[in-house]
Amino acid sequence: MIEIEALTKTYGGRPVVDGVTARFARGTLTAIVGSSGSGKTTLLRMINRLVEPSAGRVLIDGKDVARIPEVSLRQGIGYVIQGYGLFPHWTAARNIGVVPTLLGWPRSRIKARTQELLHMLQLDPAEIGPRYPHQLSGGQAQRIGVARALAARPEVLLMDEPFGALDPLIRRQAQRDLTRIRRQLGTTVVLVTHDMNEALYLGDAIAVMRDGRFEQFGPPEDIVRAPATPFVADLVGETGRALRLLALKPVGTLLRAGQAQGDPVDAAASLSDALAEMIWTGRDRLPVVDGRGQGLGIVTRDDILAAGRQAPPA
Ligand SMILES: Nc1ncnc2c1ncn2[C@@H]1O[C@H](COP(=O)(O)OP(=O)(O)OP(=O)(O)O)[C@@H](O)[C@H]1O
Repeated sequence: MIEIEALTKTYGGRPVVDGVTARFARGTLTAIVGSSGSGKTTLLRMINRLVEPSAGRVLIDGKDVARIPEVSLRQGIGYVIQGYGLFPHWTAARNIGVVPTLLGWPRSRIKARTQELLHMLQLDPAEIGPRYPHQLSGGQAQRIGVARALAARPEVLLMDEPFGALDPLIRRQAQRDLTRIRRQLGTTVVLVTHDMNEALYLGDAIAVMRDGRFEQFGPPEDIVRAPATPFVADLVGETGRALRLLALKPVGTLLRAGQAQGDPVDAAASLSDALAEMIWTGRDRLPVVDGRGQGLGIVTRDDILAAGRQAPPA
């Protein structure tokens, strides 16, 4: 767990992070979203001490990061930035191994870990490992950046606009990869983005930051259903709130007993996807299956519409 206590950073007498207190639960992804200059990057960098706080502190699993030696901090916290910050004269494999090398791991262990990470990120070690950054596509370079951050098996991963430079299709794929890897590894992630859609898609919790403070901090559903201030409402968007809410909830939450015709929908799919399928195929109920294709019941259009109506009108 990451605990932030009255965390403050002042530049030239002006607070850019202003007394923020919050807890990010272990194994969750917290998305910090807000406009440019609101203090997101500064807050993130105080977690790994790239920026020293002017006041307040950060605890990771109860330990004050100000007292954690730099080597342990590097091992315990991965960091991914927009543009990936790969060393241009090093191969992808050597870039991935940089922290283990600093930590003095034996060569054979670094090589094995590099291969494992390349496989996990669906890159061929023989093909991609020896390439230099300029020989990689944007999506590949982004994955190498993530592999490098994960190399020393950190408990915490900090990501600053990690998908900012990717085109929309690759970006969605990278977001899916992150969700998959996170489930696999149980890493606690804090991700900075200016894109509310990305925050809603990825976050277990969302912190909306403005002028150095958290204007609202809570689960995505609360942010969409009950924006605390006009600023949050503005970020969420005036229109389409019901559909956003449906995009956050899986089909499994509205499961009923019964029979339905036609192609089934996965219980993990979103209610908005199920509704789209109903509209497209002209059905008012769909069979629901689990990840292995076992029938679980049905989901009905009326139930989905009722769930969407829980969003207050914009
Ligand atoms: N080293 C520094 N010295 C002086 N001012 C700084 C420094 N670093 C950041 N700032 C200022 O602090 C404010 C917050 O910056 P920060 O980078 O944390 O915002 P951000 O929300 O991440 O913005 P963006 O989305 O544009 O990256 C800005 O006004 C910025 O100019």
